[in-house]
Amino acid sequence: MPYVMFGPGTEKIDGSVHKDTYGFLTKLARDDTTPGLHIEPINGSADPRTRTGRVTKFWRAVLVKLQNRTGDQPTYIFLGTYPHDDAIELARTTRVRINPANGIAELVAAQSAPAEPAPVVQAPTPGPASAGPATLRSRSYTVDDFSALGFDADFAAGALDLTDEDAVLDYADRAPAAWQANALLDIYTGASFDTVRDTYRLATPATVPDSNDDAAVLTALEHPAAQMEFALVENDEALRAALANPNFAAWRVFLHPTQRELATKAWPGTARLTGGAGTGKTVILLHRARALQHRDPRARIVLTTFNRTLAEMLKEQLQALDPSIELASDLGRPGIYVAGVDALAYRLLATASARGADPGELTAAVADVLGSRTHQVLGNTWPRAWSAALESVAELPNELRSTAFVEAEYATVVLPNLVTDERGYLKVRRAGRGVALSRARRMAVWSVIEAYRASAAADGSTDFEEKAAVAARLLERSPDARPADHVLVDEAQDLSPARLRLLRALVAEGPDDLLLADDAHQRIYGQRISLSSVGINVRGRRSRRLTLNYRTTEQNLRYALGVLSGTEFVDLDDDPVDSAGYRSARSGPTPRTIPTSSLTDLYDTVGHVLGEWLDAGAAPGSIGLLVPTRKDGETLPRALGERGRTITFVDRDTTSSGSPMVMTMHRAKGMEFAKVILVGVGAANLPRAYQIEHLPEGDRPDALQRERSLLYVAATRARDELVVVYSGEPSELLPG
Ligand SMILES: Nc1ncnc2c1ncn2[C@@H]1O[C@H](COP(=O)(O)OP(=O)(O)OP(=O)(O)O)[C@@H](O)[C@H]1O
Repeated sequence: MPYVMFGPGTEKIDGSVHKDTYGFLTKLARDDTTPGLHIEPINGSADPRTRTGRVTKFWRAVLVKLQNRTGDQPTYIFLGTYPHDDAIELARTTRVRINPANGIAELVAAQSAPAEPAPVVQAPTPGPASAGPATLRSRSYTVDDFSALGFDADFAAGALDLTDEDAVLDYADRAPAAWQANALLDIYTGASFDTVRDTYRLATPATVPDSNDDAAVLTALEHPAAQMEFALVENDEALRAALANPNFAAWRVFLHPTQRELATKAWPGTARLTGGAGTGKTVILLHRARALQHRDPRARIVLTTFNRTLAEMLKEQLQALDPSIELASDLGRPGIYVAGVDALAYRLLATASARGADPGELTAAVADVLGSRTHQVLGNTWPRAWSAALESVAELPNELRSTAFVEAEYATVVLPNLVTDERGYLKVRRAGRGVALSRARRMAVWSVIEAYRASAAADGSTDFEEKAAVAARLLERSPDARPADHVLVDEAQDLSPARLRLLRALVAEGPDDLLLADDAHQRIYGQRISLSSVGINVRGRRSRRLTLNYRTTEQNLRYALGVLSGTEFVDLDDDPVDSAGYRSARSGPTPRTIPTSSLTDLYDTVGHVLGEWLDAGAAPGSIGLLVPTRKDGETLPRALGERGRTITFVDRDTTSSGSPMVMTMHRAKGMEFAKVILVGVGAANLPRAYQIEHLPEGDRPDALQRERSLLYVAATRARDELVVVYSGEPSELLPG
């Protein structure tokens, strides 16, 4: 059977012809001699290997036919579906060649039969030095420098005098090959030629490549830089998935060489991916899960994240990425097991508690973590338990009388250090906690914890922190029972010490054991912690930082980074986090900030922006309205309903219904929308005063930083357009 490869043009196929294109390609992949396909060469074409094929009466597919060295089955590179005449013109003028400077397969446009490379257009000589914007020419780059890397000389010449990043972004759209667009942007934003050479594997081939040799072209198509725009479609399911969603097709098949490397690389031990919002961390984890399964179909792979909603999204994306992926039937079975961290803990405890299981190990693990009590741990501690415990201890000073404070103390000090009695708590190191505690205060805090534990023990219940801690202990005590060979973790910045310890314990230390993806700027839950304190050691060069944002436009990205400016962030390795170097490969409108005079005015404005977008043809389900609190989210559908706009409030138990979605900024974590309105970002609403004011003084700066991160998370959900609406004074967190 012939092979089908997607090339540039695939992602631009007109929606009306998706179905027919799918039908055409399916038939082609089975048998290219099927009657009705009309695979035909073009008279006088620049490359004798181009073909057109009949999709419908009006539409034609453009293809390049390459003969494999072994066997007689050809590979067809599919370059998109076009109206008849456009297709003929494209097939007539397109040529596939191997770039002599770097061995990458690429498409070149030619006006006539096999043309020589385009002549080098010498750019004008620079004028007198001025203090103007830094162009590539003013930084002493020449066309020859770029040509030596394999850049098209005309393209490079046109880039030398561009004066800002926006202009480079727009210009990069015209690049003759995807790697050239990306590499140009890298160089403009400061990457050295050596870095670019490394990133895109630009090495001069040992011998002059022969572009007429089909087998050589097929090899050159496997170059990681060529794979940014050419990808072999492995089966019918993959074909269907790729064509079903043009956005999806873009990343499904075309990984950046750095992403490809990180998805397939063998790591000698625990590794970390860090990077700002939208830098493709999740995409790498998904591809890595798949690559690990390809490497060993019997491997037990756990793909996990902060909560159930995000885990469901991961599962859907994984199945869309490759419908042939084997999901594991249970934790500890071969295949990919996708679940939130708390679900993993519950699963382990439920198995250990099941009738017939030896309760000895569980009893011991519970005792290690919670002191001696019943090993009944599956029930959930009631939500008001901390408040009740606080009320029961009269000697606690008022400033410590906060559920958030004792919960944090419990999660970051007591549970990870396996403190089970007052003596232990009086001695334990409270590294990283904002509030210092005297001995008397420690004793009072311990009384609260004791009261909390006593009531839960009587109920046979635990909270989620405790479940994670007990499950981790269970595995630490029985290393042979570890249920995974590889663990991949998304949103790691939001995981508490107990949860990270559990993830560490799921898999034995060794090659490819644990890969964590995190972004310190997006920590919106929990406290700052360090990985080494929970036994996770990421050594040497096993931490990689991603800086290219695939989601948001450059304009939205700059706006979101403005939210972070002026504050210092520290990551899971206790290192300062830098937001410099983040960039986007897309350009779009500048975010709009709209002040309003009252709540009524605010609702009118939101309704108006929504109407503007919908009237311009935006898909309703691609619009997100993000609000600071659940109450705001519940109110908004009614307020907009009165203005003739239907929107749906989405929370844990409800999903979207095709209309614009309103949700809390917390709920929007990990999601993305084409257009986003941040609704109600006034001084009275964000930072949320109630999240900060009741905390002891020492814990407030961290809480304020989480509010800042929340706004950053929300602003980075927008792919194309971002609008911020508030009434009264603007939030202090908004960029100035
Ligand atoms: N190589 C690529 N080409 C095109 N799009 C890509 C590529 N890699 C990722 N994307 C897209 O960029 C968007 C962001 O990717 P992803 O969700 O993996 O980022 P992230 O770093 O996990 O983001 P966040 O931290 O905000 O959750 C997604 O829409 C994804 O499909």
